[in-house]
Amino acid sequence: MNKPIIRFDNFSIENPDSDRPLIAPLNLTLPPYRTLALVGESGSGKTLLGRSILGLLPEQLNTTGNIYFQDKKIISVTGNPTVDNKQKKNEIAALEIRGKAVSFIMQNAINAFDPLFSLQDQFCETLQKHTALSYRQALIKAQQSVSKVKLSSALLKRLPSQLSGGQLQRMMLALTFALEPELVIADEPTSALDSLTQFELLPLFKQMAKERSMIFITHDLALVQELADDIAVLKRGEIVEFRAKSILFSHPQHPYTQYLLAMRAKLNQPFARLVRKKQ
Ligand SMILES: Nc1ncnc2c1ncn2[C@@H]1O[C@H](COP(=O)(O)OP(=O)(O)OP(=O)(O)O)[C@@H](O)[C@H]1O
Repeated sequence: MNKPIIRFDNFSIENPDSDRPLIAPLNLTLPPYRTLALVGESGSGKTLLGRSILGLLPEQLNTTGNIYFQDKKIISVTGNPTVDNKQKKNEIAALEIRGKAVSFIMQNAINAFDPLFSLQDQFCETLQKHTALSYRQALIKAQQSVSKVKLSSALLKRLPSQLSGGQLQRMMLALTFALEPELVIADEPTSALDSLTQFELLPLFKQMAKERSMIFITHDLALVQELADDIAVLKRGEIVEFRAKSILFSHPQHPYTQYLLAMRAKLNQPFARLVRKKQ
């Protein structure tokens, strides 16, 4: 049987300055090759949860419990200073999986690239860091993946600031396709883009979701409808409902899920109409 891609084992996140945990102790197992949509109101903890898998949490926050990637422990923090070395080892484990095994697509792709170097240099450097490819082989792979996202490979010669937000997000997708990670964590990757660009990127996200495991953080239930296999609903740091999409949409159990569905359905009507019209 396939190993779970991610397993949270009694994992929680706390801010020492606050008496309420930012993520309450969480036990959740994610099977591979599925897309999990993480939804919930602003501040419910979606980004923290996504970043915790990558070892990218702000330093001032404390965690307890464990996170496993394919049964390999990547986070284990007990808050006990005597386990500092163990903690360091696990941070290294998180670093090792970041990039190659797990890729992160953030909201503003401009923040993912170094403004001083051409996209070509950044693609090749990243690919060479995570694979055994030569510069030339990395360049060919970069060009192939850029054409896969329907951009001209001539754009690779440019600096990030010389591309539009939509083009840069395509570049981010191209880099992710080229790295062939096992898990993609996408944190509101389309919310900074206009509806038409969002719509144009949808097939690429669908293709990515089909090929690998994905955690998709979003407020947009129309996107969830298109992409997700499963949905976890977060409220104030707690998962109040976790179900297959078809069941959650047709029979939401928790009052908060019912509220979210009712409200978001209204807000997402324009995008949903655009998707229907094109199909
Ligand atoms: N560095 C930090 N220090 C203290 N609290 C933080 C820090 N980063 C995030 N938080 C708090 O953690 C909670 C969850 O934040 P998070 O960014 O995960 O929310 P979110 O669900 O992704 O929200 P949004 O949808 O608005 O992006 C919020 O209450 C936020 O204020």
